[in-house]
Amino acid sequence: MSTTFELTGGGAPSSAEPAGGGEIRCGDLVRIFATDGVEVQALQGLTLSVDPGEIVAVVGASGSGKSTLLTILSGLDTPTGGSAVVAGTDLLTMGHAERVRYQRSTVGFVWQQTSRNLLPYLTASENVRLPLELAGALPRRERSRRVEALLELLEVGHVAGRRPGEMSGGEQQRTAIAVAVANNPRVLLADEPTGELDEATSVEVLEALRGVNRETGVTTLVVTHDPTVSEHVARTVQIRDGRTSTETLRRTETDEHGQARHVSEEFAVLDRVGRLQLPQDFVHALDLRDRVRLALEPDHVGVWPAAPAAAPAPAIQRTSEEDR
Ligand SMILES: Nc1ncnc2c1ncn2[C@@H]1O[C@H](COP(=O)(O)OP(=O)(O)OP(=O)(O)O)[C@@H](O)[C@H]1O
Repeated sequence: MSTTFELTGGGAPSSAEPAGGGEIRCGDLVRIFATDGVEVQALQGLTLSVDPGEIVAVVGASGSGKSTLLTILSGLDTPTGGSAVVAGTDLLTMGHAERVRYQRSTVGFVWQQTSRNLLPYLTASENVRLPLELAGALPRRERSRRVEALLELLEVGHVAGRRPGEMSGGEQQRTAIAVAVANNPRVLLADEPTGELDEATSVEVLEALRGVNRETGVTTLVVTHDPTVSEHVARTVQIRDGRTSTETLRRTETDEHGQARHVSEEFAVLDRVGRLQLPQDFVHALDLRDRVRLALEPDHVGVWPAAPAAAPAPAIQRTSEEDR
């Protein structure tokens, strides 16, 4: 994998409004929890844009804010500040009726705990049928056809008549994906969908999510600890301390012998006010701490440790006088 870091994002507009026409757009998203007088900043100005039809994985260490982000995007929690717009719905200003509509038809979810996704006393096909019946969207016969088609798409047609307790963990999660997309949501959110599965089954479930994304075009965001997820999606966003820090983009190239090869490249994310997080290994390699020197070069920005001995003469160095 390449270790070149490049910047994504652009400019520094003054407002927190997210740019572009993304299906998921978060700008400077903040979520502060206050418990017993102590404040925890779970999201500290997170910026994220996901295009319609894209599948993106969100990874990050425990406590970095992944679940907080997903809970906000699913409409179960409201951010403290910033902006979040999903499929045209403003999550900060939506009222109660709009929230119910949003959760019923705009977004579908798959949670880590299989017990949260499926009703234990219903069979796989009854579980998939339930959201269709609640929405009253299709005539009866078409509902049955849709249930069958979804179970086939997720390759769980063979468990149509079984209850969750009679299925494997992977079959349960694939059925849960069928339930989540039954009503054709615009966005599919999955929080650690492979968290309770072994490695081989995790691969199947991630591939199932990718298949559904490809077949239905549903914009998909998967939060995961799974370090192999970058092999299954074209874009992986890393969250650190409540902010997007790096992105890994994966593409397939054909070499001079006509052989396809996968190339992954990691980018640092520049937020709307010009902040970026240096990768931890870069910080450690140069022992960067407290303050660093910056220099604007014709085509890049240089970063040096502040100690004079280590710093070359930068082409342009801002001083506090220039800031005034
Ligand atoms: N309801 C809450 N009240 C107080 N603090 C919270 C609450 N929910 C989350 N936090 C805190 O916010 C931070 C981010 O938590 P979050 O669950 O989003 O992280 P995560 O990346 O999903 O972690 P994990 O991978 O372990 O699930 C943590 O410090 C957590 O303790």
